[in-house]
Amino acid sequence: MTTKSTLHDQRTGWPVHHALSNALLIGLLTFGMALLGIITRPMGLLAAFWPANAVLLGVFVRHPRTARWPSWLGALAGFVAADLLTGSTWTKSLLLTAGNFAFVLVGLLIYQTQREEIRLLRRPESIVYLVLIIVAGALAEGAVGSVINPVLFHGSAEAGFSYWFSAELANALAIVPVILALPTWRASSPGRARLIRWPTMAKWMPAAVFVASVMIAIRLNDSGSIAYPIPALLWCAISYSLFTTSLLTSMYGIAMMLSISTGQMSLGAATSDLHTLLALRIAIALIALAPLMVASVMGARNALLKQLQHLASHDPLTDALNRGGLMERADMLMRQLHDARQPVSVLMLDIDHFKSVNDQHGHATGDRVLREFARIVHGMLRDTDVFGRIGGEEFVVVLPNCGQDNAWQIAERIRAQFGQHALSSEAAVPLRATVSIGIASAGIAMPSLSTLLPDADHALYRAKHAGRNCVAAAGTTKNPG
Ligand SMILES: Nc1nc2c(ncn2[C@@H]2O[C@H](COP(=O)(O)OP(=O)(O)OP(=O)(O)O)[C@@H](O)[C@H]2O)c(=O)[nH]1
Repeated sequence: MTTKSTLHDQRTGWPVHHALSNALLIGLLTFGMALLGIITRPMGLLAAFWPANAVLLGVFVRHPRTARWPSWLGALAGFVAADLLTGSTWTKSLLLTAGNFAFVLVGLLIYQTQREEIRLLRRPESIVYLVLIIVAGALAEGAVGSVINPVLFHGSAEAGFSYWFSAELANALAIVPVILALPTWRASSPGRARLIRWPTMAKWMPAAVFVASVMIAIRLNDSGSIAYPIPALLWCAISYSLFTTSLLTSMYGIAMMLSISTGQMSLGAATSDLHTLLALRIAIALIALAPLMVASVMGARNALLKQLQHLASHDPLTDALNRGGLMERADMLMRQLHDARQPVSVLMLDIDHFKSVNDQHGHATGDRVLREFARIVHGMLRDTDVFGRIGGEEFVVVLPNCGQDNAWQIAERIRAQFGQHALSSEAAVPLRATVSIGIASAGIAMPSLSTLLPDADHALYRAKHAGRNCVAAAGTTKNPG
């Protein structure tokens, strides 16, 4: 027998080849982003649009296990290669890379002290942390800029600081939130369905108005132009997810920065003047913050609403639908089945002698039996079936597109499975319980559950009288065995 040994990184536990392929990917990503920044910069100026640092920080925060020394070496190689390829000297390239690393390193060190829900922008206060962290990183980069500017460009330390600080602030606030808010791609997650489901026309409206207002701002090019897209951005923030809002905000920031740095927008001010340019960059960065704040508050509010809706419609003990939730969901389903002239069956399930379970084993064990019962039944149903608890030990299942024969088979399976299940209890002997089930079926569903429920209840009554642990339907009752 042969065994295949793989070298592992001691800190991450990942195979070494994994760390190397990550380093290569980070290197290529940094190279591409740095090249993009260099290509789009106006002649003689440091790049106004510089996505590399923000993308690197975003990826490291999102995937902390990639932020190891091989990846840092990959990033170093990416930065230097992009500079050398576009005519920089080694000295210049290494000094500029030091500034880039200062931002990523400081940002990452602070982010590593935060909880995941803060890092991934899942709480409204995340945006405050985001701003503070980006400001700290940009200050570090500005400090390096204040040293580099006199050495490389014969400018003042103050100008170096302001230029690097403001550029990083605007770039990072436009790009980092997009990466942090990116939804996780899971094959079966509802998020995936949302990603590929195209919005209706009405849902496109805020985005369309946003694009139009950015175009008008660039076209009119007057002193207030950068503020024109604010209302549309806020409309987007209350209409879309945080990710989509951060994407649109990023588009706004990049469009404004590129229009100003390429001279397409002068805003009625002398943007060649360093102070005006810096003030505009900071204004753009601050404008981008407002929609991010609103979108994150909306996200938290929607999550809370969802939680409240769940609490209002579900039984806290078994997590099955409660009476109100069941009636609402079942009536909606029955109306659809009625309109489509399709069959339906309703099961009413009641655990036998449940009072004696409580009396002999205690209320806590009774609760456990109810939870186990709900888990077993839930596991045997289809996604389209509706399951709820309507009283103490009484449950209801609505089976769409299901005639009496099928309903009988399902009820029998539930009865047999629950009867065989050894329930956990304090006693030495495993506790067993049984269930009686009544069935009511309709060839064409009636538009409301309450019309079938009395029949199912009546069938259940007959099942109880036939000795319990059995299934009864309209006109038929069978005892097991
Ligand atoms: N542990 C627990 N017991 C509950 C809960 N809700 C109701 N019960 C108990 O469920 C028992 C229901 O008893 P009965 O209605 O007499 O019915 P049964 O003993 O199951 O008898 P049959 O239905 O005729 O087989 C009562 O003792 C209630 O106190 C609950 O949430 N937890």
